[in-house]
Order: sequence, then structure tokens, then C-alpha cells
Amino acid sequence: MIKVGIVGGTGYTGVELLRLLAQHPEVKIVAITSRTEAGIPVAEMFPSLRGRVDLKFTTPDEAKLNECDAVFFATPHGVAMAQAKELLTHNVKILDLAADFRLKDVKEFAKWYGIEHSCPDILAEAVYGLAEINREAIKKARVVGLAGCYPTSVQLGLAPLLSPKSTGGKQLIDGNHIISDSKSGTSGAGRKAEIGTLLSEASDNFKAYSVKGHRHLPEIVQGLKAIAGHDQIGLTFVPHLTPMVRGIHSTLYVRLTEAGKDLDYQKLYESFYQNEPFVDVMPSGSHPETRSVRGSNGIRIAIHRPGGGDTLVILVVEDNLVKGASGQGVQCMNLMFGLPETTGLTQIAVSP
Ligand SMILES: NC(=O)C1=CN([C@@H]2O[C@H](COP(=O)(O)OP(=O)(O)OC[C@H]3O[C@@H](n4cnc5c(N)ncnc54)[C@H](OP(=O)(O)O)[C@@H]3O)[C@@H](O)[C@H]2O)C=CC1
Ligand SMILES: CC(=O)N[C@@H](CCC(=O)OP(=O)(O)O)C(=O)O
Repeated sequence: MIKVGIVGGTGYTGVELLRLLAQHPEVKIVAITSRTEAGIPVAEMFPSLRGRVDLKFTTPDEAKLNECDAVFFATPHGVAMAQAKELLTHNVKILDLAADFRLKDVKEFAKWYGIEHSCPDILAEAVYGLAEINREAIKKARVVGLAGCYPTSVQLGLAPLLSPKSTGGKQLIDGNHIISDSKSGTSGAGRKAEIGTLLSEASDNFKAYSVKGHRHLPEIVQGLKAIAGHDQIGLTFVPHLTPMVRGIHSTLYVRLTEAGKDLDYQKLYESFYQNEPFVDVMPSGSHPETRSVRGSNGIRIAIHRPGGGDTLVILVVEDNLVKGASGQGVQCMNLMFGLPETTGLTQIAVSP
């Protein structure tokens, strides 16, 4: 059994990790931390875990994280990098749900996250945690910086149009003018008390935010450049807050080039994702719904070419807490420990 610790067990991604790992046949959860709830039984705080998780929250200092095989950080940005060195000296593998190990450029990290990176050497060896793109590197990684929630939907939605594996090196789209119109449920903002996510503020309401620049923009651009193998990427990314709890819906708009006008994009996507257990390319003309992935590690994609014109519209849905966070983490952990990638992740979505 893989001995797993979770730092930040009271947040939304932390409790989602508990839900998934408590059902994982190869995992034993041995430590779960909370500074504010230390000493409280996990199942008292989350009755959904009664009879399934028999642990109490401990402070991060008391938790025996060095004795784990893997530690998940479901914490704010900056926490994982402070503990990474110590854990690595004890051969503990690290999976960070925050952004400490995502952006490779430390100046960009400081600019967007407002903190200096404390371990650039570990950042240099860390692998970006998006299994469909980076599978082989994740298998060998000691540190994985799991992809962000919005970035997962945008990168997987665009990868077949940019990756030389499917384009054969041709520029099928104008990479400098990509638009991502993305919407998230309120759980994306975490469990902390904030006015914007109060029921009376967020329900019966809909708005864009961070149009000037969201911290996921550099992460998505970095990822798209890596997928494409060139730097000609320009992205307009506009996130929105929707009155739902879980789910992300990204609507992606791209302009086809002359070289890309005569292709069958349905076939291109189906072929690119044919062996991916968590990516469902829906039949042509579909309109995927967020509830079709709610609680599952699936991501559903549909391709449209309105009026047969030069604009391709790609619709992508995922559960931000599963494929956008904790499920992605378990998928990467499976790869790091040589397990079948779908182990513990075969839940069907809760729909309706
Ligand atoms: N919500 C989402 O959809 C997604 C979130 N993420 C990322 O995952 C991380 C966790 O997100 P989320 O679960 O939403 O956050 P929450 O705010 O819901 O939870 C944060 C957790 O971290 C703990 N924590 C806070 N500060 C510290 C600290 N300094 N040291 C140790 N533990 C700490 C908190 O417990 P306590 O204070 O009691 O210790 C709490 O359990 C964030 O970095 C977020 O950006 C990534 C993808 C999607
Ligand atoms: C709705 C909402 O507020 N979403 C969050 C993003 C989710 C998140 O936690 O970001 P990471 O994936 O980088 O960890 C936001 O826009 O800041």
C-alpha cells in the first residue's frame, strides 16, 4: 500500500482527495493536516467520510509526513515549496495542487503570485502534472506541480490543434489569436470565507473577473507553447464565476489557417484522444454539460465549426475539483507509483 499524507485536509480539494483516496485500493491515508481543526476526527467534520476515514486532523508539524511515500499539498501557494526539500531527503514524492511547481520562470512566478520562489532547484526538476500531455515524465518524477483547473480545460481542449503529433508540424490555427471564454463554479475559489462566494452574492448572478490578467494565463501559455513546440502563442483568457458549485466550462475560439481549412476536426480529436481513458470526444454537434462530469475524473470535449466557416469552437467541461485538481492528482500519483492510471478513478459522474 502507498502511504499517503495530505496537507490541507479541510479545504475543498483536500476533502475531495479524501473522498477519492479512501476508495483507492492501493492507498492508505496515514496523515491529514489542518492547523485550525487539529484534534478533530475527520469524519466528525465530514460525515460523508464516516466509516471510511478513521483519522484525526493533526497540525502539519505533528503529522509524520517524512514517513509517507507521497504527500499531497492541498494548500495555498507557497506552502509546498517551503517543505519540499525536507520531504525529498526522506524520499517522499510530492504532488502540489497549488502553483509552486507549475511556472518554470521564477520571475513570472513572483510576478503573478507575489512571492519569491524559495527552491528554484526543485522547481527545475518538477514535472507539470497534466497526464495526457506529460505521462512519461510524470512516471519518473519526484515532484509534480499539478495543472490548474482552468489550464487543464484549455490545454486539453487545444492540444490536438497544436501538437505536432496530430498536426504533422503544420500550423492549422492562428496560434497568436486564441480565445478562451471560461466559466467556473464557486468551489474553484476554495472554502475560505469571501464576500464574492457568499450565496447571496454568487447565486442568481453571473460575472467575468480578472479580465486584465488572471494568474492562469502564464500557465496556459507556457503549456500551449510546450505542446506546440514553438512560441507563437497569443491567448485572451477571460474567466467567469457562475452560480453553480462544481464545474468548469471553457468555450475556446480559434481561427483556421489556409493549411487547416480542409481537415475533419472531429476525426483529428477522436484520433488524438483515442487511448485516453478520461477524455471523451463527444459526437459532432454535441453540447457537453458540466453535470456530465460532476464528481468524475472525466473531461468532455465537443468540436463545432459554425456555418462551416473559418472559426472552430471547442467546448470543454470538467469538474474543477476532480480532473481540475484532486482527480488529476490521483491520476498522476498512479503514474508515479507504476499503477494503472485509472486506479481509484472510475467513478461515473453524478447526473443530475
Ligand atoms: N478549488 C479548486 O477548484 C482548485 C484549487 N486548486 C488549488 O489547490 C489548493 C487548495 O485549494 P482549495 O482546497 O480550494 O483551498 P481551501 O481554501 O478550500 O483550503 C486550503 C487548505 O489549506 C490549509 N492551509 C491553509 N494555509 C496553510 C498553511 N500555511 N500551511 C498548511 N496548511 C494550510 C487549510 O487548513 P488550515 O487553515 O486549517 O490548516 C485548508 O485545509 C490551492 O492552492 C488552490 O489554488 C487547484 C485546482 C482547483
Ligand atoms: C472561481 C475561482 O475563483 N477560481 C479560482 C481558480 C481556481 C484555483 O484554485 O486556482 P489553481 O488551479 O491555480 O489552484 C480563481 O480564479 O482564482
